[in-house]
Amino acid sequence: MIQDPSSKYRRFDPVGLTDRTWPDQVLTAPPIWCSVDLRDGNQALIEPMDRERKLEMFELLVAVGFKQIEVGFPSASQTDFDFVRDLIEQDRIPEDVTIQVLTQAREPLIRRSFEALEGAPRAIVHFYNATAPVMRRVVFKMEREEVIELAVTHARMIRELADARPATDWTFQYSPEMYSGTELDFSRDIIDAVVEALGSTPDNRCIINLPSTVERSMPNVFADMIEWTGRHLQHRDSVILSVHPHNDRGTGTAAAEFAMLAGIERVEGCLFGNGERTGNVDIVNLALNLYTDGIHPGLDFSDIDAIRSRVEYCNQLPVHPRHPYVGELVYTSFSGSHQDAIKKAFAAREEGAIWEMPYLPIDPMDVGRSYEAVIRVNSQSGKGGVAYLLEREHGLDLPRRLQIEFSGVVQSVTDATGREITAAELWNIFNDEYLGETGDYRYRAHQLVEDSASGHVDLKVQVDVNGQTRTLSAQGRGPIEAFVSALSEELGEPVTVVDYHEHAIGGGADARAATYIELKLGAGRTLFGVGMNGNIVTASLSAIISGINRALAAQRADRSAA
Ligand SMILES: CC(=O)SCCNC(=O)CCNC(=O)[C@H](O)C(C)(C)COP(=O)(O)OP(=O)(O)OC[C@H]1O[C@@H](n2cnc3c(N)ncnc32)[C@H](O)[C@@H]1OP(=O)(O)O
Ligand SMILES: CC(C)C(=O)C(=O)O
Repeated sequence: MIQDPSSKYRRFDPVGLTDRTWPDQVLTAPPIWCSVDLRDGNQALIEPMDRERKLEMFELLVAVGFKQIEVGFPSASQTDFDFVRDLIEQDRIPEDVTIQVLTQAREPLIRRSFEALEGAPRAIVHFYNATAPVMRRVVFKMEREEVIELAVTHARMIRELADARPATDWTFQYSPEMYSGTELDFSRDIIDAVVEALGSTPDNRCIINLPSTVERSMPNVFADMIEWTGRHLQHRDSVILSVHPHNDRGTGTAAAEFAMLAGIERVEGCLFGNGERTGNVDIVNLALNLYTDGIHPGLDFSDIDAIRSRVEYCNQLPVHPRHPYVGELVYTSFSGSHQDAIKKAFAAREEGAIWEMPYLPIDPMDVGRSYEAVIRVNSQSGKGGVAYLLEREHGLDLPRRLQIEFSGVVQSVTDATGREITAAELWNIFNDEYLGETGDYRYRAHQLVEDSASGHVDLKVQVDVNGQTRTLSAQGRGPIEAFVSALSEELGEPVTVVDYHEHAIGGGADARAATYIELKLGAGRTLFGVGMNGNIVTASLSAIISGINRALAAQRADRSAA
């Protein structure tokens, strides 16, 4: 990089529009969408689509709901020519869909394009020529007037060729190429001349497409350019104004949205932003931005993953895991505070209410994604995420202090391994820590006799103690009190129950109880034990044993550390 970039790169001049209105506009409806996947997208592929892939893409675009589809550059390649012929001859174009083809403003290419379109019920003939100063100077070596003459001559030719084929319903589209880098007054002059040459009227409008062939300015400057152009065209009412943003500065989406505010009625782009260099504007992104603003885009992305895999197949290019709305990771939170907020918001959410989900701008279900990947656990995660996964996968509703305790256990694993823990691995860790069979005591069976007169119970619990079966007996006001009293005697120090939580998992005959008991052995620290069983008393006794085993292990660890 050089020290003074201004010696090499010219800053893009602002338009100087002081009475701009676009910043105060609000979008209330989608634009006309035109997919250029089969043309601009295709011309940017390492391996352009073959016939079979083109057809797959066309059918996908139709299924998504595009009503205008640029199907190719038939004068440029036999593949594109044959593909357009197939669509027409095999009657593959639905009645509400119009195909569009691109051609340079060159006679042989225009004639060949009409040949390709012979017999089409409807078609948009899209022609372009370079207008930007560098292109006029370097490519055409022409003055402004000569470039206008080139455009007008070919516009007339197109109109004549169309008039000679009245069976097709024709629409004309003109692009001053590199509108984004062309002087505004020159774009206006050439557009005015072309609109007149095409004979467009308010009842028979042409499309004027303003391409950011290379994105050159900040999106606010682009919006000023669009508003300026819209205001200064001589025949604005005879024109459908369209944009064709590329993403060279990474602001293609913003540019398109600002252009909509500035008055354009149509957007050309590609699915997931395929296209030349950094891509065409991503229509999925634009459409779902509208959707999350409460406006139906008129395109259907209900199964976005299926669309992605078909696009990846056709383009032979992967979609990035962080790509808006579709990437593999875009509905996933790893970080603790995000997970905590999501977990709480899911718990607070009422069916049918407005979507107010922290860190999830769209309900994944709306685009066919599940809640499964919403929370994933690694060393950046906190108790909320861990608890969320145990709740979602196993129906466990851990009390807050147990969440904190278990999150510490998980954190020590993630810190040690440095990698993500899957939901299955998380369950194994939970199982080993609280439900495992490795501690000093193991529950075997119990017998409970209730004395309704005294309100006391007589409890016998059969346990394995380090491999030997023993029976512990005690009385109490309930099974927990009785068992804790028996264990206190057995262990020679008091066992104190600090807290108790219990809930059902599942329903009906298969319902099970999950019991969480926070207890203290002697003067040791308080620890949780967990029990799960179809019998609520067994679940409680198992939870006490789980807690005692953990307390004994902690005592041993504390002694060996001392
Ligand atoms: C910004 C865009 O995406 S525009 C679309 C671009 N897409 C493509 O180019 C993909 C398909 N293109 C092709 O297959 C070929 O480029 C074709 C068939 C269109 C033309 O092929 P060729 O005639 O061999 O020319 P080539 O590809 O070298 O293009 C350069 C020529 O086109 C001329 N040209 C470029 N744009 C235009 C235009 N809009 N109108 C008239 N002439 C033009 C140039 O002046 C140059 O002419 P020259 O050879 O007399 O100097
Ligand atoms: C032909 C035009 C619309 C184009 O693809 C571009 O300028 O990017």
